[in-house]
Amino acid sequence: MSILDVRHLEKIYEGKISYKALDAINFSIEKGEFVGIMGPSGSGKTTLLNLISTIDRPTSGEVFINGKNPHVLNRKQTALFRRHELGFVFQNFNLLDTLTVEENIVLPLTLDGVSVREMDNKLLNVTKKLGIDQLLKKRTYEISGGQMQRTAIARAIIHGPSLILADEPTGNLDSKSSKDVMETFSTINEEDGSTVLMVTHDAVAASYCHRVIFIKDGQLYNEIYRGDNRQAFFQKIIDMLALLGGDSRDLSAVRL
Ligand SMILES: Nc1ncnc2c1ncn2[C@@H]1O[C@H](COP(=O)(O)OP(=O)(O)OP(=O)(O)O)[C@@H](O)[C@H]1O
Repeated sequence: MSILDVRHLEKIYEGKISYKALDAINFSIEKGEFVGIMGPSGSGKTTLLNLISTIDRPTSGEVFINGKNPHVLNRKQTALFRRHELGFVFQNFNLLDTLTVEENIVLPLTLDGVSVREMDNKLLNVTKKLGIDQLLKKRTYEISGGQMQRTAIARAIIHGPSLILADEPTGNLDSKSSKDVMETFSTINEEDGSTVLMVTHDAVAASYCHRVIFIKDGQLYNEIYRGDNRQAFFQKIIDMLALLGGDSRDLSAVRL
């Protein structure tokens, strides 16, 4: 079953000079898949993520998440759709530093008026799995970057969304924390069957995915599958990035 269907998606940024950032993008993500999106700077990755996450609207084409097209909804319905169907993980964590780790994680449930008992159960379950159950009373400035990102992942999954969208989740982390965070994504993917779509420049992070889709100049360029060997997959990703070209930043994050 497809969790995400992207059909003939096109985005033109209108201005003095119009710019076609995405052109006829088609792909699907099955339930339980862990998929990476890579491509040179300016290739359209953020634009694609913004259209899928309903932050922006396509010029034409359709997005279906769990069989529903969020772009036909009104503002209020869209906000609810986002809150129920999607989980977000950002490069800069987007945690509220006035709240504790626990309060940050349960925020999506608080907004939905979930009972305290159910909230506590879910909180315990998620934070144990992610190895952050000892940090619940801490403020976000008292924990490390990797712990902050694991807190953000806990917040993204606590309400059981259909799709988790991650935008450069290792972009602000050192290699050890990046590894922890990618192992966390693997855990929630393997143990809970969470479906994850992640945009990244980091070839090591991408090597944790089942499949990496490459885009170039707003078009799908290629996709490769991992198979059993992550090291060999990492090498294939590097080779593909070299073939794609782009700026040095795309290869600067290479560290295994
Ligand atoms: N609001 C906008 N108005 C006009 N052009 C835009 C806008 N946002 C993005 N673009 C252009 O669309 C293209 C794709 O941008 P996008 O941010 O999606 O690329 P990206 O692959 O995410 O890049 P990066 O890896 O550097 O973040 C770029 O050429 C960019 O300049």
